[in-house]
Order: sequence, then structure tokens, then C-alpha cells
Amino acid sequence: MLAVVPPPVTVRVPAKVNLHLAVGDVRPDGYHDLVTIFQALSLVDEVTVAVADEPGVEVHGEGADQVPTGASNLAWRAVRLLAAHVGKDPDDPKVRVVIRKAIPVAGGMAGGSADAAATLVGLSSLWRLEISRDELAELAGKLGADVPFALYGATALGTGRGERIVPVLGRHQFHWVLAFDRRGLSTPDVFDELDRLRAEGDPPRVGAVEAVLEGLSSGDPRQLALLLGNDLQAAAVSLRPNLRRTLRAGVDAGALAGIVSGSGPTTAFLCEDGDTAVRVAAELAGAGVCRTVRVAHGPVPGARVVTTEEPKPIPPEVHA
Ligand SMILES: C[C@](O)(CO)[C@H](O)COP(=O)(O)OP(=O)(O)OC[C@H]1O[C@@H](n2ccc(N)nc2=O)[C@H](O)[C@@H]1O
Ligand SMILES: Nc1ncnc2c1ncn2[C@@H]1O[C@H](COP(=O)(O)OP(=O)(O)OP(=O)(O)O)[C@@H](O)[C@H]1O
Repeated sequence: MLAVVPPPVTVRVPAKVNLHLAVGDVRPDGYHDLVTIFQALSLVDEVTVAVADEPGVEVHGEGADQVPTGASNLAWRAVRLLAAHVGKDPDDPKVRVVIRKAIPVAGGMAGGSADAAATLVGLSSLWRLEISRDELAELAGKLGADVPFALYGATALGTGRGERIVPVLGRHQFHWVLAFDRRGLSTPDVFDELDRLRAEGDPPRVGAVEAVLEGLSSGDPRQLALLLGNDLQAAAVSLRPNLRRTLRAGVDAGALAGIVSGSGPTTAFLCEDGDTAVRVAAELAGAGVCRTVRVAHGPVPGARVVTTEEPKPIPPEVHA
């Protein structure tokens, strides 16, 4: 009897910004303890996994030429990890992965991490695995500090390396403009730069996370705007000084506040509402301070299988 080949599975997975990112001192394992608040945004990658004799990863879209398609691709590392976890041969998983990117590569928005999380969710469906999201999160933590959050999405408090996730409930939608820089920044380099700045002097540190949680629950973007903070910002700006000008231009264009997203160099601007975000994006796109801009909102769900009849996401870009 012919084996029925299951149809390909496509997963949509969001980018993240850190509304609050407090970086502790470097640990023996080389990581830093974090206290962070993630928010998943409507800027999404799409990952399709399919049964195939020829293994491999294809990458299309935003920054595709800067993404490896071999074993170091984070999505492929997720294939091998889950295959081994369920007793399949990680060297011959009979899977093909196609990634359509919209999340800026090495942009501080956990693009690779998102693709890894999407691959775990896609394979769970393709291989009809009985595996819980928490068990997947356990595996995800092995792929990177930002991968578990990409599974859960919405808004969450991250601790440890950022892999320990506690959901933060909230009913309000926030509107963002994202400015993509000309090229990425290596996350380890930004953490190393922060250690260097802290050895030399005393760069500003963000305050307590409780205030940000209150700002979030108020649902008032004006209140939240005053509370955004990222300890990595000084390091990202030190490595990429043009970000100072980008951050200023976004607020001059009408955003309530701007911050570097994660390890950067993407800058994220919180706006009063959706219409303002479109206006800020258009003005920022013409200010010559970034490669391109996107409008997005959050919170949105984490990695989830796209059913065939679901409409394709309207690309949130505003053309520079
Ligand atoms: C900056 C953030 O995006 C904030 O959410 C994340 O902490 C980075 O998460 P990520 O890119 O998934 O990071 P990983 O791929 O796990 O680690 C990349 C490198 O970043 C540094 N790193 C990352 C996370 C962390 N808590 N401390 C660190 O020092 C380490 O040098 C690590 O080797
Ligand atoms: N599927 C993938 N998508 C994007 N980058 C990938 C992928 N697989 C491997 N990479 C590599 O991982 C590196 C980091 O990419 P990524 O987009 O995850 O950075 P990031 O968004 O800054 O991540 P984070 O915010 O978690 O630090 C890049 O140098 C890229 O070449």
C-alpha cells in the first residue's frame, strides 16, 4: 500500500521587540541574566516544512542573501533537534524547509529564533507529534534565548537568558514603526560591547520592570512610552552611531518614543495609534536615516500553523 505523504505545513511566526531589557552581569556560561518584557509584533516570517527525500533549507525575502542555508541555519538546527528528540535520524530527517522572511536579519527582532520556533511547530504538525507547547519550549531553549518566546508570542516576561517565559496578560493593541538599518549587528558583539562600556564607566541601566508592567496594563501608549528601556541600547549605538540620528528622527516625525529593538540595529517607535504610525513611517522613510520602514502592531500570537484558507498577511511595509 502506498504510504500517504502528509501535505506541507506552513507556520506564521512573529518578530519581537523588548519593551524593557535589563541586562545583568555576565555568567560563567558566557550568557547574561536578563529581565525583559517581550512583545510579539505583526511583522512575520512564514516557514513551510514538507516531507522530501532531498533535505535542505531555502530562504526567500528580506535579507535572504545574509542567511545561511546549511547546517547553521537556525531552522535546520530545529529540524535536527526535534528529529533526534522523537527518535528520527537527525542526519536524514526527510524534510525540506522553505522560509519566506520579512523579519530583518540580525536586526534584534529574533528573526532566526522565530524561524526555529516555526519549524518546531510545523514539524509537530507534519509528523503528527503529541508534544505540548511547554515541551517544545524546553527544546526551543536549547536553540537560543529568544526561541521560546517566539512559540508563545503575545506579551511576556522573560528571565534567565530570556528563555524562561511568563505570559503578561493585556487587552490593548500598541502601534509601532520599525526602522531597518542598512545591515545587521551580531548579538554577541553587542553584549560584549555592553560589558566593555560597563568596565570603562557606568552606562545608564533601566529601572524596575514593575513600572513597565503597570504601563502595559494601563493600555495607554503615552504612559508606556515613558517607560520603554533597553540596557543594550548604549552598546548598539556605540557600535552603530547613526542610530542616534534615527532615534531622534522617529520622535521628530511624531512617535511617542523610540528604542533599539533587542541587540539592534532595528529601532522601534511606539505611536499613539495606527494612523499616526502610518504618518510617522512615511516621514521616517523619507528622512534618509534608515534603509526601510515597516508599520506593525502588537501583541500578536506566537508561531502558529496557517490553515490554507487563511488570507496571506498584508505586507506591513511602507516603501522607503
Ligand atoms: C538580545 C535579545 O534578543 C533580547 O531578547 C536576546 O537576549 C538574544 O537572544 P538570541 O539571539 O537568541 O541569543 P543566543 O543565540 O541565545 O545567544 C547569542 C549570544 O548572545 C549573547 N547573549 C544572549 C542572551 C543572553 N541572555 N546573554 C548573552 O550574553 C551570548 O554571547 C550568546 O552567545
Ligand atoms: N533562519 C534564519 N533567519 C535569520 N538569520 C538566521 C537564520 N538562521 C541563521 N541565521 C543567522 O543568525 C544570525 C542572527 O540572525 P537573527 O535574525 O536571529 O538575529 P537577531 O534578529 O538579531 O536575533 P536576536 O534578536 O535573537 O539577537 C544571522 O547572522 C544569520 O545569518
